[in-house]
Amino acid sequence: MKHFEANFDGLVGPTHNYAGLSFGNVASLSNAAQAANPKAAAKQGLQKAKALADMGMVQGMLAPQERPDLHTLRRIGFSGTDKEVLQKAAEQAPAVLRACCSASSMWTANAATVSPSADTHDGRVHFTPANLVDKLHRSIEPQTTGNILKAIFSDSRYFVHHQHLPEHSSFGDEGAANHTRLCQEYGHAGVEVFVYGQEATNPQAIKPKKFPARQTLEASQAIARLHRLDEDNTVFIQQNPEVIDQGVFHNDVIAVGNRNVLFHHEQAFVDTKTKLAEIRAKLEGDVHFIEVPTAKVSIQDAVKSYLFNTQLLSMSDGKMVIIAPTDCAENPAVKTYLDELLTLDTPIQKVEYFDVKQSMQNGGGPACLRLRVAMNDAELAAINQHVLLDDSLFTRLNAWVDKHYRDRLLPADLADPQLIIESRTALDELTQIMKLGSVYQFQR
Ligand SMILES: NCCC[C@H](NC(=O)CCC(=O)O)C(=O)O
Repeated sequence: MKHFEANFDGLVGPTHNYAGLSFGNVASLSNAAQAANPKAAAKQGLQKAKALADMGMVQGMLAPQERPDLHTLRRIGFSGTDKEVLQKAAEQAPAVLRACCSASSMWTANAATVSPSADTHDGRVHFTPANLVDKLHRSIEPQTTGNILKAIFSDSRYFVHHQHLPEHSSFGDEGAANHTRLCQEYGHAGVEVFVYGQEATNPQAIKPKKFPARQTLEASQAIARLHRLDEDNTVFIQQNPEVIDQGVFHNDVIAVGNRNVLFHHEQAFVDTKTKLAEIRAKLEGDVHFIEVPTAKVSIQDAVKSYLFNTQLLSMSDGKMVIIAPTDCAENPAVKTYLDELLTLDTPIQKVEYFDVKQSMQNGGGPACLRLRVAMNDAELAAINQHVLLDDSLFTRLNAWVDKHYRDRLLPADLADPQLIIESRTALDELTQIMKLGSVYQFQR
């Protein structure tokens, strides 16, 4: 039986725009109100995903969500035809309308937390969609995320789907962006590392002062229980509140792991020494902690370049490659660091740069765009095969984007009722291409 890590990238939706919705996310705020290019955004994402498929990785795509989200607007009292709902919301609650139009489901690292069958008690792969309660525009994602995941991982012999956690700040959950699985081999039981921003029910516990800590310890513990993980294969680490206050709104902006490698910034965690020792003790065998010192890469450079929001992938020869945004090559300190890293004796032997700037300008790098699912052959054979990216799906999706997407979108355009029609037409066609059934409310 072969074991590997599959990546499921979020296809950027037709309403991709810069609305400045994410307080605490530096890029989102600083690019607010700029013109976005949804067509280019979708194509940049597809290019990256296809390059990984061409490298021999198992690569799938996850469908975007239905936006504008008219159902949420109706739920809060806007009524009439779709066009009337949109226009009333634009007049009376423009900020809510912007939240209901975000294409933020493209960052599938926040879609769910996934525990592979090698780690769980019942030997099945467990999924819990993230409730994303910290941000209005993201809190409306989990239901449809669950529908899409169930439409792909539908075989209950292999896959278990949990409901998202209670929708309260005590259980703030941002999914796999705060979860890293380390292991010796993908098919061996690993150590699941949960990184949280605050302990919500303990008023004495330290937390950031300026920006929100989106993930709570309570949420991470609940996921570990639901996924039936053991104490000896879980580690809970607090993220350094000082770096959250400098724009590190998810752990995947400051650390990334793959197999027995954890690549992280010196300032990423609280109690680093003890916690890394705990990982070492629980994960038997070789472990590489590659710690990047502040003297070489400042927090500011890490946040700007997304050095840690990279994908760390194992190639067929066992060596690892970093999939980085081109922003890393453009940042002198980071480029110097990466060039030096390749000369060191670590498993990381290669860096590949990709232009994902449309996503980066909203604070989403290569790692944000993908949800990892470690699987085996039998599990892969049991999923919906129509989401797996090969030459044919790549060609079809590019043609689909060309046909339906705009190349310029401003927050002011979100009140255009034509966008509802364009978006629904596109998504309806997409569910046929990917054979997802009726995952959207407008199809039900
Ligand atoms: N993992 C990366 C997530 C990025 C995402 N950005 C946004 O939602 C920005 C949307 C906007 O401002 O239009 C977030 O902050 O959750």
